[in-house]
Amino acid sequence: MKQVIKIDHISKIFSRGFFKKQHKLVLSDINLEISQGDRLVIVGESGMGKTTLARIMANLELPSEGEVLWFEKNIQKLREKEKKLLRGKVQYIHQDPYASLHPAKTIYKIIADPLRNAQKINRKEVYEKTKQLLEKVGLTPAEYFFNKYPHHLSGGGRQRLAIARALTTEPQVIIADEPISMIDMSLRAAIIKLFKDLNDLYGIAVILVLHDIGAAKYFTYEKGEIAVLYGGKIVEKGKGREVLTNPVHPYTKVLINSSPIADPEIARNRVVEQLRSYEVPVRTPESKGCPFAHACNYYTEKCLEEDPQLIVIDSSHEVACHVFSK
Ligand SMILES: Nc1ncnc2c1ncn2[C@@H]1O[C@H](COP(=O)(O)OP(=O)(O)OP(=O)(O)O)[C@@H](O)[C@H]1O
Repeated sequence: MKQVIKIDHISKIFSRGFFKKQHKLVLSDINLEISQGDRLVIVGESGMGKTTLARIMANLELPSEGEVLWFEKNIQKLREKEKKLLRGKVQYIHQDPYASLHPAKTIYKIIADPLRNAQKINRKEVYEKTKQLLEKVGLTPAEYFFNKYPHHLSGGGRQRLAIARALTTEPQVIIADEPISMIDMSLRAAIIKLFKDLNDLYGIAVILVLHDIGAAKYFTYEKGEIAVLYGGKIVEKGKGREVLTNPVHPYTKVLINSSPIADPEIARNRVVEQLRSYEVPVRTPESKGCPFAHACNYYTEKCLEEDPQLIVIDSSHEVACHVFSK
């Protein structure tokens, strides 16, 4: 399948403080490849660098090192005209759909305006396409919503609208940052299902940033990959089903075992490993060793000294751990 996004040895350093002399390493040597029709979940807890990575993929943030390729072209080296042509092909959906939707525009205008900008179509076609897009995302019957405003919708409805707006440019890739974190529990599965449908029915590559393991599982169990982020590094990567049923990295295991379980009987009998620390590591470009070493119960001297690289342990499974990736 055709490659749509490639992240090649990306690192990101944020500088702050007096004369910007304090450097924080937020992402470290990340490599990812997404092809047409792929599904990918970037999972990890708060502060691990998920949003920064998603924004770099969407060209909303520049990496400090490394290259971002869209459709096999280095986006930093593209001319403005070429960039403009590709921009609509990669769509980014924000965590908070309400903040990204114009509150004073009707739902019709929110979809029709970008449609008019993206495609050279007449008024009747704009009307028809607006209707189709709203129906595609489950806002049906579309005409019922035309004259309403974003505040008339539930959180789930607003996220559907944000997705419909992203579809106006006929994207080949959608990157959504925590698309369900601001939505009621009962509506979350339906939004993930919508992303699955966009992937299955229209071949759109979908990259979701999630901290909810249950949602990550639902999205990638039959198809798709998971990249587990800890301290700005990918510590485990592979097919969703494989990583979630046979996790190898101690952080992935803790992440999976700490996720809520609906069945109280299973939840009561579950043993959740306690970490040595729950602090999010602050890394600098000078930091040594594995970012997880300060929290890990299995760390060795080597873990404090050397940063482990991702090692292929199975055909579709990679782990960065000195102790367990053998
Ligand atoms: N513009 C910025 N300037 C300085 N530090 C930043 C900036 N953006 C993010 N950071 C820091 O980078 C680290 C990773 O942030 P990021 O938002 O990417 O993580 P995350 O995994 O998405 O977490 P969350 O789910 O809480 O958003 C955090 O420590 C954050 O404070």
